[in-house]
Amino acid sequence: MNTALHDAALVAENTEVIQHIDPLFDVLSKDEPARSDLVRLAAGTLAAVRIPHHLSAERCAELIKALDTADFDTYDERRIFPPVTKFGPAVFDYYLDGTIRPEYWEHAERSRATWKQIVGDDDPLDTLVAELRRIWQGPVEPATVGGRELFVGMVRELTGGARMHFDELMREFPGVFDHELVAQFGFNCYISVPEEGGELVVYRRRWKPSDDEKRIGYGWNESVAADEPRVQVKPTVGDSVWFDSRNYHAINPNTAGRRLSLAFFCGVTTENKLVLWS
Ligand SMILES: O=C(O)CCC(=O)C(=O)O
Ligand SMILES: [Fe+2]
Repeated sequence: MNTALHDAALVAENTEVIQHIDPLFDVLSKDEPARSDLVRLAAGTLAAVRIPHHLSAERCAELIKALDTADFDTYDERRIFPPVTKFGPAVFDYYLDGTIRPEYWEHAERSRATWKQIVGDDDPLDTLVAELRRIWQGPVEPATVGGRELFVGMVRELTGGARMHFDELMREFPGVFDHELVAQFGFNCYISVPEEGGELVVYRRRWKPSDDEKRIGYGWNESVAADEPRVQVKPTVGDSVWFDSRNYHAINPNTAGRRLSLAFFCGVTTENKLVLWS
C-alpha cells in the first residue's frame, strides 16, 4: 500500500486547495426563468425556482371561490395519514403491482369534467403549462401509462403540514410509466397562502437505504437530514415553485389561513420531453 497517498498531514502540507466547493443550493426567484434554470434544478445545483405572482391574486381568489362548489376528497388514508384534502386523483393512490388500478381512469375523467365546469374557458392550468413550455423550449405533455394520459393539476389543501418525504417515481414505482425519467420536479402554484406557517423546506439530501430505520409512514424523521443544508420557501399568493422532489422536503404546519396549491410533478425524460402528472 502506498502510505504517502493516505497520509492526511503529508498531503495537506504538499497541496494547495484551489477549488472551494460551493454547496450551490439557492432559491432562484425571477419573472421569466430560463431553460438553463430548470436544467440546474435537474442537475442539483439549484434548490428551487420560483416565479413570483405567476397567477394574479384576483385570479386565485376567483378560483378559490369557484372551488367552493367542488367535492374534495383525501389521499388514500392508508397511504397518507393524517388525511390530506385534495381535488383530482393522485396517481400515487392507485399504484398497484407494477401498474395503476383501473379506477384511476374513471376518477381522472370525472375530475376533468368537474374542472372544466369550475374554470370555464379561463383555465389557470393553461397559463401555467404555457409558461412551462416557454421555459423548457421542448415538448411538454401529460405523462402516459399504457398510452393513456394521466391527470394533471390537482388542487391540494395542506393544513397540518407534511412530514419530511421525497417523491421519486423511478425509485418508488419503476416501470409503471411509459417514460424513463432522469429527473423529477415537484411543482406547486399557491392559490391561497396562510398568514402563518406553511413554508416549504427543501433539504440538500436524497434518500438512502439506511434512512429507513427512521421511516414514519409515508415520511422520515427529520433527524435524517438534520446536518444538511436546506432552503425554506414561504410562498406568496400566486407564486409558482419548482423543486427537485427527489430531495427530502417538508411543509411546516399553518396556524391561520388556508394553504392551497395547484400541484403536479414534472418528469424530465431521456428524449428532452417534460412529462406532467399529479
Ligand atoms: O405544498 C408544497 O409546498 C409541496 C408539497 C409536496 O410535497 C410536493 O409537491 O411534492
Ligand atoms: Fe412531496
